[in-house]
Amino acid sequence: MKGGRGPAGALWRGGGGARGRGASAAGPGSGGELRRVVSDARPFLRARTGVILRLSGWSLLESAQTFLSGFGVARALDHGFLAGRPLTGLLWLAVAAAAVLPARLATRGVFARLADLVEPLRDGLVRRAVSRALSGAIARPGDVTTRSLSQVTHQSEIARDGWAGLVLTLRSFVFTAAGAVVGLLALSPALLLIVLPPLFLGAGLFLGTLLPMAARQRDYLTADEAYAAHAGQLAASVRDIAAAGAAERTVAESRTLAEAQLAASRSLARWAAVRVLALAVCGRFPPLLLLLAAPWLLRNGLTPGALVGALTYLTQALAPAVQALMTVLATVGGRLVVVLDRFTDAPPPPADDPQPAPAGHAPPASDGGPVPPSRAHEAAGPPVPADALFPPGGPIAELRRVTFAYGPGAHPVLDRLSLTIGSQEHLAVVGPSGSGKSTLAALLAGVERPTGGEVRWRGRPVRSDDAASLRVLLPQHAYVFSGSLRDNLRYLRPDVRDREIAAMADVLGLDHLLSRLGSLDAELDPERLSQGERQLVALGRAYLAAPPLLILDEATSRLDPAAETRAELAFADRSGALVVIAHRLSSARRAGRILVMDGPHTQCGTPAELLRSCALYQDLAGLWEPEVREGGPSAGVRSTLPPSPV
Ligand SMILES: Nc1ncnc2c1ncn2[C@@H]1O[C@H](COP(=O)(O)OP(=O)(O)OP(=O)(O)O)[C@@H](O)[C@H]1O
Repeated sequence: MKGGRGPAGALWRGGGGARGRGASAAGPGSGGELRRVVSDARPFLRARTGVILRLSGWSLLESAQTFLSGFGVARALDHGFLAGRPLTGLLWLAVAAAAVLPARLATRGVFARLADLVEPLRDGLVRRAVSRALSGAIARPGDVTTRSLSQVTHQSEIARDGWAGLVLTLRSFVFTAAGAVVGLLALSPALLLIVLPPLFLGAGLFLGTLLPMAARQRDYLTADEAYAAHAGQLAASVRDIAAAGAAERTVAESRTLAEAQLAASRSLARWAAVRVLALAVCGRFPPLLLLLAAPWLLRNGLTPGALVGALTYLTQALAPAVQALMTVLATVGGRLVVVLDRFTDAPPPPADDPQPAPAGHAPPASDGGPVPPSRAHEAAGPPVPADALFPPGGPIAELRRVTFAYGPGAHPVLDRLSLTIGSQEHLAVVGPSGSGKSTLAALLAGVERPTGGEVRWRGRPVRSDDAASLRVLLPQHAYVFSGSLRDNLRYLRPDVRDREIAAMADVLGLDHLLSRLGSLDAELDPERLSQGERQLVALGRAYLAAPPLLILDEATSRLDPAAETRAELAFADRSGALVVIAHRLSSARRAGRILVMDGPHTQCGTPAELLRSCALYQDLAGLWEPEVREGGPSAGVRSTLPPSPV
């Protein structure tokens, strides 16, 4: 099974192999990670029983120290100071203090053994990361991710350190608790009746928080990653968002993501509060209860020395051990589980393995799901019928003495340009590179605001709210996302029927791509489409959306001349205005009117008028004509004519 996990324990041995997620591998936030990691750890630990026994042997010395710390104090009081024998008292205190020395020795022994338990884990993780990186490199050349590098270096170190910390603390807790319990038992079994209930209650409460906290931690990380990804896309796509008039929708999406993050962090905080309570019950309640029960205990035969000895166990040994354990489990433990689980994540699939659309690239739901900003310029939800918003008739768009410069001191790209585009007009815009064609397209689409003058849509000043329903601007670089061909085509109009898609494919020339892919359900891998095919998909999407104003900014530049002609004729035939930034004479000639741009100087007219009166158009036509006639490889190359005076 592609994308599976290694066999149980393979991670800890560093093996590969395959294992389905199975019942224990519940999704994120369900505690599945913890269960997976624990079940993977079992065979690793079983194989190291000898090491664990040796560790335990050394740790017994720590139990002895704990035992003597309380017992020595009790004896010092009862048999020494309170009995009028201070020397005996001092002797017992010296015994309790001397117990520290073998415990220090034990620490050295523990650290020496610890390596036998920790290094194999690290070696296994590194082996696994390297083998995954290599198999990933074979499946997807050039896609050996930084994640592999991070796993080999940083993450395996985190896992090793975390695992070492966990082993040390857990071991210390177990043997300290054992020493304290034996000590309490030796002083008076009644003490256990007071001490054990809150200990068990607190421990139970703490264990009860482990799975929900792991789930909340995962929720929080997921929400955080989603917001970070969203913010990153926004930063890179402000212009596209403005193009789509999607600012409000984008703000709403940001707010939703931020609220999800807030809810996740609140939920995490609530569980953290439960954990603090567990810690208090476990560590603070036993001494408190002991003091409250002291009169009753003393009346029933407990000696004062035993009471102080018991308090020593609780405050000097148990409470710090509980605190350390819970802190380590809450911090290092959580991180360890997350890191180990990342090592068991599915390796990157081979290139021919179709992927489900990632969340951010999912096709939109009809209720207006998240819009990847990179395609936000193409739309913002299904278009509302234009007539519902605007009175019919009249020009669809109008530039009134529009001036535009890219900065306060910059030379204006457009200088007091006036232009009216009829609601059924087909206008071509031509001009040398840098003459301002794309700038004009952006102004017409409401992506850029004029520095001077005004742009109007249907007789009203441009409002970003109207953008989604009025116009589609298709740039040269077509956006196609991972998902089915149908979802890609329906993006601007989710309610579109297959019948309409078939008709569109027929007129626009998308049928070849459709038959190559097999069906509308075929998954598109954007990287496996040619630039021309991507443009066809984007054109099909725009055709189905049928906006009242369609602006093609070299959106057919990667089609061959025949395909371009077919697409443009199909668009010209449909109802609505069409503005084409043309890069071929044939494309310009099809338009009813042509706007020739030469920086701030522009001239507008029919093709015939311009051939007579516009020197730049004559130049362009003269340059393009042989290319069209020859139909050679240069036929589709756009003009790079220097500007010439009109
Ligand atoms: N974001 C920008 N910031 C500053 N200057 C810009 C920006 N975009 C375009 N320009 C400048 O504005 C002028 C017009 O650019 P524009 O892209 O509109 O021309 P164009 O006719 O579409 O060119 P091409 O045919 O090469 O796409 C150019 O001089 C360009 O360098």
